[in-house]
Amino acid sequence: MIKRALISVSNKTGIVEFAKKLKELEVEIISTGGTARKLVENGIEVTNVSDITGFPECLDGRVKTLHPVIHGGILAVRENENHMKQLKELNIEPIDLLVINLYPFKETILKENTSFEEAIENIDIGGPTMLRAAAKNFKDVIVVVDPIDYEKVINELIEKKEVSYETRYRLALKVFEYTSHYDALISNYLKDRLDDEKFPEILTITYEKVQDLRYGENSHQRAAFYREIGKNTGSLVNAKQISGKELSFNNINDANGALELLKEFDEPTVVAVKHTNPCGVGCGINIYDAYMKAYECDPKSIFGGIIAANKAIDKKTAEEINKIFIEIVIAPDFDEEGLEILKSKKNIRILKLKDIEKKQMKNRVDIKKVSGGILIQDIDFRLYDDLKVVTERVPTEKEMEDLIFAWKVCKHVKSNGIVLAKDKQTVGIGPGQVNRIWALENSIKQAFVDVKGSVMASDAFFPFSDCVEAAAKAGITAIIQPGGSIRDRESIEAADKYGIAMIFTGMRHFKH
Ligand SMILES: NC(=O)c1ncn([C@@H]2O[C@H](COP(=O)(O)O)[C@@H](O)[C@H]2O)c1NC=O
Repeated sequence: MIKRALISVSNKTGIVEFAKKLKELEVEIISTGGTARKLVENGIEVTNVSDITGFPECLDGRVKTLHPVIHGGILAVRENENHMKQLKELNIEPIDLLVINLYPFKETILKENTSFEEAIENIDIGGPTMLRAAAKNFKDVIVVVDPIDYEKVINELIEKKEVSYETRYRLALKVFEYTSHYDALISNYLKDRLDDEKFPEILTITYEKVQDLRYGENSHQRAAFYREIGKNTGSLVNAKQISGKELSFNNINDANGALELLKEFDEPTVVAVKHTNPCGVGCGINIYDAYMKAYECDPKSIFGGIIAANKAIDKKTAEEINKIFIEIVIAPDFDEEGLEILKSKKNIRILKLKDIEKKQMKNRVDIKKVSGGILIQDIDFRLYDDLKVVTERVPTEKEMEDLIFAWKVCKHVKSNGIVLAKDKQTVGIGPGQVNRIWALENSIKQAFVDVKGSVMASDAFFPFSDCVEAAAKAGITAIIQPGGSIRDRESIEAADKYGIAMIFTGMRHFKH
């Protein structure tokens, strides 16, 4: 049975009840300033840590438990006769249970207007030092870092008079997860204040679990969803689910794709996504108009897809959406009747995301997992370098509007990607082909809306003039593409031959 416990907690949830139970088991409790006061106020007898160290807590709490009497009591290996002999000689009593949680660094940096000094002061030093010591010596010391574990520990102590090896092991593991998470938050906070530290020699990233998922991309793959630490403005992790089944792995991935594209637009816009590719996008005078444009682009593929809207969904739009099977609808709001209509279908997942239009924070990066490592890059924030007309004919104002619209959509289509658009509606989308001409042919062949008179965006330059030739044949009147091929001249000449207006953006948008 354990004899002595040291309790020093910032989050005091459940600590009084836990300490009371320890007292019933005749455990002596040592504690630090604020924790000791809380326990004493609740009638629990404690020994102040300064009475053990013979040293006052000092430097505004920067030094409280950092003392050999404490660390010796935690780190001594009980089976090691020499260690135990030294404890006796040095008049150090073993500590058998350590209950610590740390200064609230995360909560501090997430608060509005936290000063740098305040953040630094909330870096816990004594806590992690003790936690790590106890976790290293987990065979002899039980270490509890998470209030969730109080119940399990006390139950084992009551039932078995001991805490099992397995529980000690898991508690120790949790400590190292917590302390490394804590340190990663600190290093990321410091790194974010510098502009040149985005790709450091050692990359420490840390996430917190949002939820376990039923399965991954396929039903035989296990999966979970983790969130970044931060405000995550405009991100799916902040969306409130109003109705429908739990989100799946693919739902989250696809919805994320829909949101990223939606953020390119300010006017009423609806994006329909299937398997992370847009299958219909529309900008309209209102959200109904925008939805109809997105829907009519491809009434086939939208089935079972995801719809993201940047303005509230009204009754009329909800009625249209309900005519087909949709997995998810995400919007900043829903009017009362619109919501009731959507909710009448049990399976549809309805998500409300207040700050849906807000783009990600400047410092964030894009990460891709590859076997044996990760690739990390800036997020593709920008749209184009400059717009340069390269043909004899200059695009009309309307063509220009549609070219920019198509370009924005194309940025979010898997490469090789082609987008055809007319009247701020996608007319045909050709995603993810292994060559550019197939992407164009697919976008033309599968179009439900008349391609004639539409404009075309290509995510990367044309290696040959074949795409311009095919575009002319289909009645496409203007093209937007990055330019930069050694055969640009051929494409420009072909465009001039057919009276097509073409602009170069100087920036490509591969998406793999
Ligand atoms: N400096 C130390 O020696 C020290 N020892 C323990 N702490 C922390 O002090 C906090 C508890 O303080 P209090 O009991 O005064 O409310 C805990 O989060 C604990 O992790 C310390 N504080 C920070 O470093």
